[in-house]
Amino acid sequence: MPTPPSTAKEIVLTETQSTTASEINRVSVIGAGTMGAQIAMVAALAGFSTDLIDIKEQQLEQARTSLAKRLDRDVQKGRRSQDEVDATWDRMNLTTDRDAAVKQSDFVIEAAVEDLGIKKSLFSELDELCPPHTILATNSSNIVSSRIAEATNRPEKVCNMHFFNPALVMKCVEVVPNPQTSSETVATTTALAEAMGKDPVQLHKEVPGFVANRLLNALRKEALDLYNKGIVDFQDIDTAAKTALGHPMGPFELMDLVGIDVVYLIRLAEYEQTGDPASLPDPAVKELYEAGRYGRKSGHGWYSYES
Ligand SMILES: NC(=O)c1ccc[n+]([C@@H]2O[C@H](COP(=O)([O-])OP(=O)(O)OC[C@H]3O[C@@H](n4cnc5c(N)ncnc54)[C@H](O)[C@@H]3O)[C@@H](O)[C@H]2O)c1
Repeated sequence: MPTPPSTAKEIVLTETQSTTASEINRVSVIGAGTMGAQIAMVAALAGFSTDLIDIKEQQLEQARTSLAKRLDRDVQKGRRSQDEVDATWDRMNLTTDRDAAVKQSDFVIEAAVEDLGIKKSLFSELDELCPPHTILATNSSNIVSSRIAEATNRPEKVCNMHFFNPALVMKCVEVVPNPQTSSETVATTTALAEAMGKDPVQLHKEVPGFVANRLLNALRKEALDLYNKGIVDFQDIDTAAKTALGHPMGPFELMDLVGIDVVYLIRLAEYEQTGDPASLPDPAVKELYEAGRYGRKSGHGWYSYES
């Protein structure tokens, strides 16, 4: 097998102070929504002192309730001991006092709302507040970290650390350096993901959509093309994906699960970044979106979920 070319030189070595995973004691997660709550729990379960930070107290309470439900179920099913769960909660600090928390943090994972302006001002404030060695990672699916790193004075310590939903279950974490990210930051972020029990995928350079979502988009694009050309019903495409390719669900079932609104808005955001008409949402998806058929959450998408 040919030896793949080395890409290490593409990672700029500008870091002066570095942190290894073994030196990480405290992880702070910003945003206690769908992703942040579970990412924080993954960190706490792995033994890290963990802050889960949100601007809304109510969001933290919701996160506490849903995480407690999951962990209690794990105990009932014998997957974890009550002692382990108690010790995990002891390591968790749910707070709206971001500034106090991140002052002690070795690694920050930002999982706040998907808005470039909010992320840039957050990173600029984190840069002021955090110790110099702290790595600032974003969980963003669509915003590459080079667009955020410029708001800080530590671009070499900024990268994407992309978890998948549900973060407590999905093993993949994509580690994506921007052109200024140091090799130490990549190594530490990858090691942290491993310490969290994940299987990290390390990209050598930034690309919109990273790896898994690009693969998914390629499959979805082909599936929609076959459907739009009237070659096959969408239900049969789902059947083929499951019975021939061994996928747990077909591309249309998955769109309904993720949310037609999410699928539509992600494409629109990509179009805004690329300006390429090929990035625009598929017309069939647009039609569902405009009809308010958002998938499982609205009871109707490609499929109907009304009983
Ligand atoms: N939902 C997914 O399937 C998924 C998967 C992978 C990555 N992501 C990425 O994760 C990030 C979060 O997505 P989500 O679905 O969890 O969003 P969400 O809307 O469920 O949660 C966002 C949370 O951030 C909080 N927030 C907003 N501004 C804040 C601030 N300045 N400081 C602290 N908290 C703030 C909100 O109150 C909310 O609780 C996004 O960047 C998204 O691209 C999402």
